[in-house]
Amino acid sequence: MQIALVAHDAKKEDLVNFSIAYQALFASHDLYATGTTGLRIMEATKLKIHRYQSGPLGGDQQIGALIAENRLDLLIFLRDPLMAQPHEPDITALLRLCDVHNVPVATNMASAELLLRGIWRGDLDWRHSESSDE
Ligand SMILES: O=C(CO)COP(=O)(O)O
Repeated sequence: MQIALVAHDAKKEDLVNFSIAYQALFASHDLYATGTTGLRIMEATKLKIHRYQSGPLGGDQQIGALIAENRLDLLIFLRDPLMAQPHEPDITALLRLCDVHNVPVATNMASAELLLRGIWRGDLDWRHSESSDE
């Protein structure tokens, strides 16, 4: 599976801890992240992550491009629900693309955990059977 990890500053520690907890599972998938999120996770784990630009510099749009090209199976995007972001339009666009292309997306830890358990159980294998004809 191709999995993208993104977190706003207030949620980065949560995502780092989450990545530590699920490192064994993440290790068998292809990981992508926005710049600072990816750096923080790589510093705290042994995971290899393809890092894009930082979110405010276009990273959300780069992850969105993966979705538009059917190259992403899951997005974990821990947003800060209490702080406005300068690149809010990019964030909205990224989440919109998940809906356009039916890509599972988690915006909080509880749903991220459910989706990851789903991957572990094979619940998201349907994505691979669908991806071949796009
Ligand atoms: O801003 C972000 C997502 O909207 C995340 O970007 P960074 O991972 O570079 O902090």
